[in-house]
Amino acid sequence: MATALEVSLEGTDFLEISQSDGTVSHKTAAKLEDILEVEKTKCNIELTKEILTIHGTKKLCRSIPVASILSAVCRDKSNTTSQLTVQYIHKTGKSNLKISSICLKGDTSVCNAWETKLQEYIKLVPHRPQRLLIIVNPESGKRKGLKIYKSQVEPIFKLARIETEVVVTERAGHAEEMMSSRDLSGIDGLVLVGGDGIFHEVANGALRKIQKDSGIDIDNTYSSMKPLMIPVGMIPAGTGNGIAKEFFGCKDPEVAALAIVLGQSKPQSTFSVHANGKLLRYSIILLGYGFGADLAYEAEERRHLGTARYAYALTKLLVGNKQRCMDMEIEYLPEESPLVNKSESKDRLKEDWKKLEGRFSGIGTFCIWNNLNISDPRILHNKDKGAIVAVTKYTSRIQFINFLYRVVKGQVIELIDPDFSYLKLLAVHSFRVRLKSPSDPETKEGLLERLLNVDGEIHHLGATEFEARCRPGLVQLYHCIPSDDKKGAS
Ligand SMILES: Nc1ncnc2c1ncn2[C@@H]1O[C@H](COP(=O)(O)OP(=O)(O)OP(=O)(O)O)[C@@H](O)[C@H]1O
Repeated sequence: MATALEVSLEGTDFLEISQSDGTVSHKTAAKLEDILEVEKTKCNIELTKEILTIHGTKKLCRSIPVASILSAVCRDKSNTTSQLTVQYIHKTGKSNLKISSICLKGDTSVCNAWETKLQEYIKLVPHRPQRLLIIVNPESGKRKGLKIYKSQVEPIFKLARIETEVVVTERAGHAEEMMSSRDLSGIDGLVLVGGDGIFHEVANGALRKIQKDSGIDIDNTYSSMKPLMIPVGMIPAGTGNGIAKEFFGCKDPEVAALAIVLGQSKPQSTFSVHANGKLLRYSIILLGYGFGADLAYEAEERRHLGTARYAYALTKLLVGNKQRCMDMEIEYLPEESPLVNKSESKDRLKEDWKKLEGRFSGIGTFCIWNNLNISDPRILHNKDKGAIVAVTKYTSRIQFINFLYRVVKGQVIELIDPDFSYLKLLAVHSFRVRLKSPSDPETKEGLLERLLNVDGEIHHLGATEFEARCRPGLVQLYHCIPSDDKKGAS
């Protein structure tokens, strides 16, 4: 039976190394120490604000970072003894997060005190969300968004004692409208249950509101824009789920929920897309002009086919039609150029812009990388600060299908491979596209020349030229902790 020791909070010396001058200083930290039973073996248990340590037999010994503890709850309470169950999150394999638990048995008063202290320390973990706004798209993917949230996500947030406000969208555009007026103060993070489309809507609504509130001229490509200050987490319930795959390494809603509880986030490159002197959209996933827009247009025309519409559109474009090419002028500011800011003049920047001219079948950006595994790391120095633009010249259908297949499968694309000589990849901050001889807007060709695929949705440019400017870190997303994390529970 566990001893009914008084909970002892004692001052303990810890070594702390000062970052600035390298000198070693001492700091006193509170440590809770007790003897409790783990699997019928008495163990010495210690708790600091950072770590829960169990000293016992080799099998029972472990250190659990407080940051990874999901919950600490006293159960089976009697007058004398109880069981404190500590559930913690840990990594298994490359990207999976799992819940494990450990039961500590002891005197009821001792267990109660440990529960209180653990909950207190969990609340002190930096970045861990305490209040989340959840937006569910009930229509995404197989229309299981709400069910996924209720059965797989909500229980995890409840265990983590996260306060939630849930909004279920009622129609397309609802999430964007709501975010364009919603005050986000007091909210630690946004959680979206659905696919890439709902993410695109929320980001557009929220980013426009932030710029408006700060008096920023969003239509001016030279304006510095303000970032969304709280992270966004994507619970995969859509069709493609590109964002969830990129940030959690999988499409598992539970893994996504656990990663959100841990609270780690990283910035994501975002483009502001301008046409006709106006901000058209913010693009967070991809942009497609030419082939990419044709694909989205053909798919949209067959929305009733559900997810099969993309396969239909691709087949129609690759088999049925002659590959469409356009005479384009492309100007771009390479990723290694100094970032543009307000104080720089347009003339000074002109020197850094580079130009490409020719007949191209399309131009597209890749901000989300999980589908593109480019072997040459020099292509983009810093994933968080720029994006890749792919320009495609006319090529044979077989070669083009080979390229698309590799992108979809995330296979390596060797730029020196002669098979990809028709493809030019540029790491950019900004780019401009202009059609040299536009077709009559009343013809189908003319219509397609005025369309842009922004994050999978089709948008009318109202022109045959546009500019896209990369905005590093405008949004940040919850993601899984890196796999080499040394602090994981051992
Ligand atoms: N309640 C609703 N009813 C109908 N449409 C909605 C509703 N809420 C959102 N939408 C629209 O559904 C579109 C698609 O949503 P979402 O991206 O979440 O799912 P998906 O298309 O299945 O997934 P993915 O984009 O990952 O392929 C969004 O563009 C959004 O405008």
